[in-house]
Amino acid sequence: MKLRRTMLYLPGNNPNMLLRGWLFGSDGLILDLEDAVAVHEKDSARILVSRILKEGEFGDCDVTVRINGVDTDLWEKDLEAVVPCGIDGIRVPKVEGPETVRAVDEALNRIEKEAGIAVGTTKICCLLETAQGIWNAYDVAKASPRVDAICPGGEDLTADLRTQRSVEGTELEGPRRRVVLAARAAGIDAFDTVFPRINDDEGLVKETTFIKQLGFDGKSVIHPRQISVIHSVFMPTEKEIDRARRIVAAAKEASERGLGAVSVDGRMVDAPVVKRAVFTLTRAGLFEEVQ
Ligand SMILES: CC(C)(COP(=O)(O)OP(=O)(O)OC[C@H]1O[C@@H](n2cnc3c(N)ncnc32)[C@H](O)[C@@H]1OP(=O)(O)O)[C@@H](O)C(=O)NCCC(=O)NCCSC(=O)C[C@@](O)(CC(=O)O)C(=O)O
Ligand SMILES: [Mg+2]
Repeated sequence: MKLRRTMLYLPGNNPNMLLRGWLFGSDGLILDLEDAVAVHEKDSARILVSRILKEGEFGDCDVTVRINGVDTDLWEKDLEAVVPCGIDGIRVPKVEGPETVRAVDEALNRIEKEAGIAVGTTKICCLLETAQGIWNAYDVAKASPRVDAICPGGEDLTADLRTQRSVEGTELEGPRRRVVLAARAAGIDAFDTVFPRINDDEGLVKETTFIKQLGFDGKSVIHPRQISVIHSVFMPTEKEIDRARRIVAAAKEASERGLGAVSVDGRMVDAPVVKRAVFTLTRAGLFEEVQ
């Protein structure tokens, strides 16, 4: 029952951001060892991130680490340094197919065993950043029970598709739809890619409204100022909450009285309507009302 609307990237070579990242109110943090870190800083960033995982503060945030890709000689060293620190999950970049997930899964099994952590604890979030990765989205999502989310990586993906990121996001529409569909079919979460224009709040609201409508659970962010903007888009309105409460109450009463169909505001309330109402209350953080 934990919301994952925003995941803030913290460059793994920046002690200030790594130490203070949890203070900005995002639902999750991604300590990044991949593209935010220059090649000559990979080893020092790994040491820094592992140290901060052991000694830093993260509040209630979901804590994940983006490791380097499996096509490098860095990813296993990354896992060995961060998994024993007890993180919620890892984010694997540029996943192209299920075999990548299986390789990471095997390494995690070994590292968790050696560290005395229950096997399967560390979840995997897969970044799909190539045409091939997007094509294989469902197989990736089902490749291991550890996979709890998939996300398109818009920056790398547009390069692979030989296009540019546009303000309208036309080039990402198909991949985004495929990722949500694959995630829902596999029963896991779908997160959207970062919005790169950090001072364009209007554009961020527009993009977040669109991806929320597609069915995404949340979005990765690169700057603290993007967090509250996204949360406000994901927060249901008072009117939506009020209606959801009345639907859930009507459904409960109907079930207690042994009735099948009921109506609220002149509209039939059936199972999918109740399901959507429960989801609205969940998104509003009213978890106790949906127990
Ligand atoms: C953009 C900029 C340099 C601007 O910095 P500036 O310092 O100019 O900003 P200011 O406005 O001056 O900051 C005001 C105060 O906030 C603090 N502050 C800023 N950002 C903070 C932050 N992130 N965490 C904590 N604190 C932060 C800052 O330290 C300062 O604190 P203080 O000095 O104390 O006042 C900075 O934000 C930044 O580095 N962002 C992260 C970049 C990054 O990780 N990229 C890789 C991940 S994406 C990717 O790889 C795409 C993908 O792979 C996958 C996908 O889509 O998922 C794909 O292919 O699509
Ligand atoms: Mg990328």
